[in-house]
Amino acid sequence: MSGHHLGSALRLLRLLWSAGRGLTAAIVVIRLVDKLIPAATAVVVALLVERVGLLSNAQGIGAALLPLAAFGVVLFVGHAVEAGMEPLSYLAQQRIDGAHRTSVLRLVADSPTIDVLERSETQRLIRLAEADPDDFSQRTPGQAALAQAEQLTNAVGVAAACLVVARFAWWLVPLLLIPALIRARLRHRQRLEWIGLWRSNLDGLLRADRWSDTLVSAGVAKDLRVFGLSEWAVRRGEDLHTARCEPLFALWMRHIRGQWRTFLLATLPLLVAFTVVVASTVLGRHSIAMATAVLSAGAALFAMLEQGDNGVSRMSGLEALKAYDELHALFTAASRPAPTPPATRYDSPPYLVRFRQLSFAYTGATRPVLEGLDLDIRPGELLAIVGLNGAGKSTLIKLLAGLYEPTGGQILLDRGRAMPHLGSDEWRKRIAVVFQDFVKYELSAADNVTLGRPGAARDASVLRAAARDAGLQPVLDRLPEGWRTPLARSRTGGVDLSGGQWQKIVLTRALYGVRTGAELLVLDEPTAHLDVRTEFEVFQRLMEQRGKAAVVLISHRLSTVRRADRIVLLDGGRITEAGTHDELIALDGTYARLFAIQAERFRNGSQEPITEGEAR
Ligand SMILES: Nc1ncnc2c1ncn2[C@@H]1O[C@H](COP(=O)(O)OP(=O)(O)OP(=O)(O)O)[C@@H](O)[C@H]1O
Repeated sequence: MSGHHLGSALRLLRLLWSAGRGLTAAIVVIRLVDKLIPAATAVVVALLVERVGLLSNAQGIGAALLPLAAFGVVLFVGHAVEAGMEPLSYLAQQRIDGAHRTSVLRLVADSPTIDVLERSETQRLIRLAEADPDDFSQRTPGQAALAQAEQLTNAVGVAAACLVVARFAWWLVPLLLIPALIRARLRHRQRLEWIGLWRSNLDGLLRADRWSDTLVSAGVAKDLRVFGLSEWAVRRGEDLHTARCEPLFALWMRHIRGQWRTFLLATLPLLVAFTVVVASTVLGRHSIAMATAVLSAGAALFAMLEQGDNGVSRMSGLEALKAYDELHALFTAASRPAPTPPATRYDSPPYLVRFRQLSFAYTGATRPVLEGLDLDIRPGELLAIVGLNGAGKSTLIKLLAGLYEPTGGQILLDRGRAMPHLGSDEWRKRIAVVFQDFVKYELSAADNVTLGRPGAARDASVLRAAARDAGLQPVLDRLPEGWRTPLARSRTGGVDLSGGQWQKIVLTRALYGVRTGAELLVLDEPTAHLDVRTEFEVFQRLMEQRGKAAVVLISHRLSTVRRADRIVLLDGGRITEAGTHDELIALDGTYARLFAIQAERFRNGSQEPITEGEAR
């Protein structure tokens, strides 16, 4: 066994050990006994045959009672270990796989930033590490650990069967063992080939599955019908499915045609061995008892070396563990906190957050989104950030929430005082964020709001106040179970909300955060789905109820942002204009042009977004 194989075997055995010492010991003992049963059966059957051969009429059956009883004990023990094997193995596998899956989840969830998570390599490793038990080609680490134990105990069983055979003639051992090993190897290779082909086809498989899911999803049902795409979509799903299955079927047929090799490897040596044993017994060189023992031990040897799925289980389970190791290395490298900037004294007005010469580029992107951006967020102010589509407004918010590390420059907190790392739990408790693509949790209305403050005790009066401020009360009044109503039709008693109603839920979530201590409220397009009147009311209440919290607001509706204390224009990766609405209009720059175009469009009832060409 090479060092690599030995290391892998030890790792899997350690994993089994982690399922519990008592459980591991029980599994190993049970499997050992199970593997010794064929050799034991061969021996007791031989004893029985021998005793029966010596019996005369006068002795009666009484003389055969002892070997009969021994045979009965072996049968009973065989049956008992078989009954215990499955539940104990299942328990160990569940413990190992449960702990493994929790580690994968924790690794991914604990990562403060999301850039590593967005890489396709990370997603591939997560899929491998999760070892989906429904995927034909994947085995879990628990399955691999049990397969390792099986292989180990198997070796003991094979050795015992060899000992019985060697009692007849030593050369029968290699005669049976070598072809049995070659046959096992061949079968293992065929399995790997099959799995390799399945995996190389994984993209097709995923595409076919996604296609089937899409076809039956409620969201796509509208388009399929309206555009008359149903027949085309079904046929495409069918084609993908056929394309995926055909190569697998061809390989299967090739393996079936090659079966003669494994058949000969199993039958020829056994036939030779059996002929020799029978001939030698007929010639009186050995007893019938000995012949019986050798014949049954020889057949058991072949059965034990047919490893079944063990080899694949070990290989695939180890892949899952290796993927976990690689993920661990990726996330550990990414979560190393950037050095805290030294405390600095500034003569500028107080700030809560300062972006200093901030630059950021997404991994793999050729151009930075932000480049040398300077901006302060002052305590208690209402700061509006405006800019064209793709200017980088949401990116700036994600950096503020610590979801990405800046690629250049600094983000200073609290006037440069040493602060917890941006993105740490401590920082996240101080901000409440509503993202443009917020998550609609399939939970109750109350849970959807209080998720804004995980871990904090739920306060009904704060919940009510936040709902009032966000204008949620009319929505709640129409929910069958009020706050307790699940917000998903797929759940019993659940309802679907409209885009605008969801936006109010999420606004309530943010305001709940502010009422329970957040000092900075960040709203990325919070009112895009609301009609103009509701937007005005929500905004008004937001301004009145935000208390001492600073608000950063991103909105394309310049009529909404005009009431902000300060408006900044993000263009070309940096802030190009800053001031109050009146100051920016007086400046007569890009903001003034955007505002004029939007006012004109509003008068004409148009919702068209403003393009870069129009703004220049
Ligand atoms: N996760 C990501 N990976 C790579 N590029 C991204 C990612 N998210 C955004 N981008 C790119 O970064 C640029 C800025 O996007 P961002 O969403 O920050 O703009 P925005 O100003 O918020 O736009 P909008 O007004 O349309 O919401 C865009 O070119 C976008 O394609």
